[in-house]
Amino acid sequence: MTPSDPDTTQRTLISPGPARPEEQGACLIVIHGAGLGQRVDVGTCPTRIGRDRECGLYIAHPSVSRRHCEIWRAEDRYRVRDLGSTNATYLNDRVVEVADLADGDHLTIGESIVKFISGASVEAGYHEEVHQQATHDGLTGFYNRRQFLDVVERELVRAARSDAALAFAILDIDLFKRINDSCGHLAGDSVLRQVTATLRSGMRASDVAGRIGGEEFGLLMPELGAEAALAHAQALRVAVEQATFAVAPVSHPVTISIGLASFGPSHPDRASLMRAADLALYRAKQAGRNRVVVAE
Ligand SMILES: Nc1nc2c(ncn2[C@@H]2O[C@H](COP(=O)(O)OP(=O)(O)OP(=O)(O)O)[C@@H](O)[C@H]2O)c(=O)[nH]1
Repeated sequence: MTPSDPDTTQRTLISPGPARPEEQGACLIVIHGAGLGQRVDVGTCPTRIGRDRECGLYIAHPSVSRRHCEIWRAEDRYRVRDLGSTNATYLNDRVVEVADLADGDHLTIGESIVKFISGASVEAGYHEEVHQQATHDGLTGFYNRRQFLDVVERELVRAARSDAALAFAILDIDLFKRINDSCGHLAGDSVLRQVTATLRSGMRASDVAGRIGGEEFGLLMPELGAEAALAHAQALRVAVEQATFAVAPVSHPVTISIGLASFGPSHPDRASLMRAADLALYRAKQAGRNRVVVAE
């Protein structure tokens, strides 16, 4: 028995648990097969499940039709409708065209199984936590690399379809090794948190950020043309330059370098866009750091 172990078991008052209002909605979670762990919320707007990247729940597997089925909220219940899929939609092992959904139902979509969980379920909170941990970086709260790359891929498809502008940047903390070496790794971690908090407060609601390396971050800027993206990146760089970062026992000046590239004919896919931003970042470092360089 450890010193903190009580001699007797403490009584627990069983309560109904945290109040979860009905309006909290429902979610779908892939619990088996391709797309495992993916989670999406469902609302009155139909959530489509399919192999098309624009589906709300995108499952990249040949057994899943491009537009396989959809789930939506109709007044006080949730419903599923098959969209003429090749392999049919199964609700708890029964083929369905249209059907009501109940908390805990299983939908078989090709070789994947998707669980429907109503917002009132305690299990939804558990899955939310697991999903958060699987998709976000614990230190900074940004998307982790895998999730970020996935979001970038989807946003590129969306931008290409709607012919919208989109910019991509890689941001890297300058001479970060020095901070670690002089102040210790924990202080380095604290700087990482403070820098990302500064970036977050300067980001637009539609910007998407991910931690793609140790002290390197990706930033996707939907709807921003080259000029606006440059101004935005400069503003983020200046915000970090002007912020004060507490790194015991002294406060350290911290700067970032940014490589920026625009989605378009010169950089038509994720790989070329990231390569261009990375090369521009390298040039920013070579040119003396604390600057934004735009890819050719
Ligand atoms: N504290 C801390 N350090 C990290 C983490 N991830 C990576 N690092 C450190 O980040 C440092 C990156 O160093 P370098 O790649 O040499 O780059 P730099 O010192 O920032 O120099 P430039 O990029 O050229 O400006 C290394 O010392 C890594 O150990 C982390 O999660 N926490």
